[in-house]
Amino acid sequence: MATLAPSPTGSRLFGSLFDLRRDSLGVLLRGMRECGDVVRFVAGPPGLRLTLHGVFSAEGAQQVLATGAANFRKDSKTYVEVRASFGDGLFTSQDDAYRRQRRLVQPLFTRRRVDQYADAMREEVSVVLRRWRDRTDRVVDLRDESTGLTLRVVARILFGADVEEAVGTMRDSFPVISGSVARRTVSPVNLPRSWDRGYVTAHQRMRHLCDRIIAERSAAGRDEGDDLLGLLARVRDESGDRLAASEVRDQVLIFLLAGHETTATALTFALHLMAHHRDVQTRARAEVDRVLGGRPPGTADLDELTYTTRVLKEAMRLYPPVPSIVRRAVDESEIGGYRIPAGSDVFVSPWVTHRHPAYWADPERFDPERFRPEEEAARPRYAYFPFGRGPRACIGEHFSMLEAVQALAMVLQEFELEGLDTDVSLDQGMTLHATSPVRCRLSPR
Ligand code: HEM
Repeated sequence: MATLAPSPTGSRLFGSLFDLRRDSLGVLLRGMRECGDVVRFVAGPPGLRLTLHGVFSAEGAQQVLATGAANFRKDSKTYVEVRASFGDGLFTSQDDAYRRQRRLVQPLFTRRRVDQYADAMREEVSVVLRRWRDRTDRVVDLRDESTGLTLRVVARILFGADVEEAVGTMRDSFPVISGSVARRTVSPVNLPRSWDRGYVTAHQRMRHLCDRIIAERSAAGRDEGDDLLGLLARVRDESGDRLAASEVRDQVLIFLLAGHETTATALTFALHLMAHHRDVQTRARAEVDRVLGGRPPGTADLDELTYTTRVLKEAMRLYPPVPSIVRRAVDESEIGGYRIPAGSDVFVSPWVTHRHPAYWADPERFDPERFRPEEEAARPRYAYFPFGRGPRACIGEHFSMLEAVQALAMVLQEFELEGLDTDVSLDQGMTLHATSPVRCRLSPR
């Protein structure tokens, strides 16, 4: 019988509880350095202990996300919390309900379909750049700017015209809900959600917003709209099956959740890293100028903007927007020679695996060349998985790559960036995000 995985040193009584609260990202990396590829993190006093198994090798990630996916389900404490806040849409549902939703929603995320959103994405980037041009101080916080942009893009693509209120509500509500989900996930005991007034208000505002937009749409007979909400309301499969109104609402919530802070983090750090690595910035700009010759980017240019895409991929290696992906083991299993008891929460971690010395030389160094095709081919597939992998991989990958590469190209066309903040604090809420400003100075070209 295999043994249980080792645990990092922590408080004798509370395990890694306080470390996880204070510096969860640091704790994970220290866990791998101290204990290896499978680590048993325990948090909380005896009797109330929370146990989380971290799996950090590429083979382990593959087992949890793909080959053993039937045993590692979205029943973990994290997913219970996400489900309670964001409903049972594509991100959270399982089994028949999931298969049905994926079948219905997938056609709305084909490359051809998503490419139709490129114009709207570019228009929103143009609005941001116009505002940047008008600034007298020329200093912007990339974190705020990227979050505003990606929220406007996803809201516009979902709701068409009804964007302003959606953006305001989500900007206020999302951090409160996300923070609550993240705290409750690593807490051995939780008070009822209804006791948290801030959470309840934010949650009600977010759900009311979606319900109201959907209801107003159907009342006005505007279900025909070409935005994502209109498509979701109309979509049918061959047998005539369609999403119920509550399922449409849950997808909307999930797209708002999954589709904005993730892309915002990717964009923030790609710009931040280029702002601090002027050689990379110069090379990416030269590519943009060569490929686009001063015109706006389009979907056909994506495959030509190879270096710009590598910059984005490398930014997501160092700052993966989803730093950990959690599952619950149904049956006892073995990973990397260690026993994983039935019922354990198990997570794989782009944050850790993307820095694993077995796959990445000098892992903390920013180097887009790691994503040259020959380098990518030489690495195990599961050494890099910012969008997850396996049967539950991200449906929005092309959406966010299209949005982010276009945005990067348009920024580079107009501005030189100089990074002002070297020490950026990070937090792993529901997604990885900066908790301190990420400022840069802009010089028009
Ligand atoms: C840089 C941007 C993004 C990153 C890094 C990202 C990352 C991820 C990851 C890691 C997963 C897998 C979660 C798991 O296995 O538990 C996932 C799933 C998902 N993502 Fe994304 N995502 C991004 C953008 C988007 C966008 C723009 C949308 C939609 C507009 C989206 C919608 C979804 C959905 C619906 C799922 C669940 C898919 C399924 O289970 O079938 N994501 N994403």
